[in-house]
Amino acid sequence: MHTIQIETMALPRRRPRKTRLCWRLSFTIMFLMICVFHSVCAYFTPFGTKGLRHSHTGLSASTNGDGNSRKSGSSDPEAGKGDPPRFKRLARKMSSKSFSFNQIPGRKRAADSSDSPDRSNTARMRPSPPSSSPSSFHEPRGSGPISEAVGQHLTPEAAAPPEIFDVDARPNSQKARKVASSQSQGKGHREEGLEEDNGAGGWQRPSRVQQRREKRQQAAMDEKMRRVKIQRFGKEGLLFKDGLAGGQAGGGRDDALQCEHFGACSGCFYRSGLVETPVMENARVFFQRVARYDNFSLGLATGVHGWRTQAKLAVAPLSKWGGCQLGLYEEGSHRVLPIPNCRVHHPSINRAVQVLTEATVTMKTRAFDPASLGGSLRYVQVAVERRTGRIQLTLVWNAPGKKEAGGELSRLLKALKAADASGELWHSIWVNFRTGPGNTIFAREARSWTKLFGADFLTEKIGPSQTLFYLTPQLFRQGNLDGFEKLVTRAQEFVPAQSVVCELYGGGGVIGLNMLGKAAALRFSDINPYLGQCVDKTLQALPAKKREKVSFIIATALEALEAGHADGATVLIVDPPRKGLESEVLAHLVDRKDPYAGTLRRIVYVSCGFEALKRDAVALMDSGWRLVHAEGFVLFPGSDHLETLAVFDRTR
Ligand SMILES: C[S@@+](CC[C@H](N)C(=O)[O-])C[C@H]1O[C@@H](n2cnc3c(N)ncnc32)[C@H](O)[C@@H]1O
Repeated sequence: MHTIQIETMALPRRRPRKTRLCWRLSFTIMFLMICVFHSVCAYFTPFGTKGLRHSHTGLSASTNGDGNSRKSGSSDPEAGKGDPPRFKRLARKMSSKSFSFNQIPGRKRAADSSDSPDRSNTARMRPSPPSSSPSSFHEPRGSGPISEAVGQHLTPEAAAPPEIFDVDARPNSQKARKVASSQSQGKGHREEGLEEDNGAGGWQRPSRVQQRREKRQQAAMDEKMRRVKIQRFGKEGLLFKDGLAGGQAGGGRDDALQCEHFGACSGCFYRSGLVETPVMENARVFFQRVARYDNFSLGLATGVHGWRTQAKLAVAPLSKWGGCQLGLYEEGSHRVLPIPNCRVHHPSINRAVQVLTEATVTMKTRAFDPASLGGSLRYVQVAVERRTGRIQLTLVWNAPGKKEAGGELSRLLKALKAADASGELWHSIWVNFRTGPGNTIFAREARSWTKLFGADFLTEKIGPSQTLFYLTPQLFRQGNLDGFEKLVTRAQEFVPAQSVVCELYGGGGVIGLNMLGKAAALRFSDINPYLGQCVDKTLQALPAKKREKVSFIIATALEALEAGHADGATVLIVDPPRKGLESEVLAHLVDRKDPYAGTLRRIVYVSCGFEALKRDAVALMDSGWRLVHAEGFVLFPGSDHLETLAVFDRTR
């Protein structure tokens, strides 16, 4: 009876068999369509999360990586190059349901979102954030892969920083290392926290067929990215490219600046007529009419492209979820304009900036915010070692010290190292801890400098004598070293043989030490306290015969003068900062009977600030010094800047 009743009651609710089949069929078709749509989107999104993971730097965006690439591991040859296996495995582990990660309060959501392959796909499929976000983060002109990736594909959940990614900060880091090493021997995958990857509760080694398929998919993806990059940036990647607007306007002339950033970037003002800028015209008029020197000439010291071997760059947020963009302030504003294809930069600088930018995106490094004084990365200094093309990188970090900088800094460092597995890019990486408001780039205290990795000194052979100089990032370094060498070579001609030379504002001795072939003795000085160890190394590398001629002190120019450094000297070399000679120093020089500067017969004045040179030259010429040589060196083509060599002889 019961059975009959139930059947009778159920019968009216049951739909006809045909309808049920229809429903099932429609559901299956819909499901298949969704799957196809997902894979098509994932495939045709070149700079999506997968794109970032497998960009040529080999960085891995662990929180957003999809299941396939996790399983395939080293299927991407480039990524394999960039990511040391342990780094990659730990990245995966941190993005998985690892014990420590989920126990961090407030991080569960982020952990969850990266746990599930479905979710990471959802992240990729989400619409772009509201248009206010990218514009307020100032989308770069000719925006590259990174801006697109951040602007369109990362969601707040997906981009939330995995706070304890820092391996060394992890309580179970030793265990992680053990697991990593056992995995490298082909065992212990299960311990790695990859269980959730197959969605079935237990990790299984992918079959060979599967592995091969994933490898093929990855290769296809890489090839697609390569083609898109070439299409956008030319074969040289983000570096030099031809046929730009700048080049057309410059009429293809060798002495015309051909840079796509020209106009927006505040770095260069002149595209052509690079030796006819207002300061240069001013110099011509001054030397001819005021100084009565008819032989003044000026010219480009080097070619107009690729000469800059040191750059300091500003940092701005790329998105509110982390990542930084590096560049110069846009013309007339304080907005940072990325200049990835800057033509005056040495190619290594552009490469380093690209790698660093990508690393900040991957590791969600926050840019410093001057309004709230929050964030981390404030400025960046990039110096090239010309011989090797490697970079001495300095990160100016908004924290009192390494401890306070915490995991965010070590994560970035790891990513930078991972991106340069071959060791061809980084010479060394330094950090300068600088807190508080203000535009000063570096904190000066000794404790604010830390070398994170690499060699202590960058070495450069500079000048006609090819003296080997040892340089650390705290030192002043000429932006255009090739051009400056020309100036030094010329200056050497004005040092008479066997003269006793005093050099003030001498830096590491770039000018003075190049005079040792002619000079009987050299005393040089500079205010920078960091010079001690560099000058020591430089002097040690000199032949003993030359080394014996040299003495160096750390002192202001005035202190050095008053300590008797110019006593008995006949030649004085000065290369002051832009503001020129201090009035007290000048006062010693203009006094014929000065006890400290009375023996001087010649001043070799190297100037990087023409207005100050005019002032000092007038004061010197008014007091018995005669201008015997003046020559302009355009060291920064495109800017209204002149480096001048002026030689004065005492007449009375
Ligand atoms: C334009 S750089 C020239 C450095 C050097 N000639 C070179 O090419 O490397 C000016 C130098 O003056 C130093 N300086 C600045 N103010 C100074 C002062 N009051 N007394 C002595 N040196 C000073 C700086 O440390 C810097 O090294």
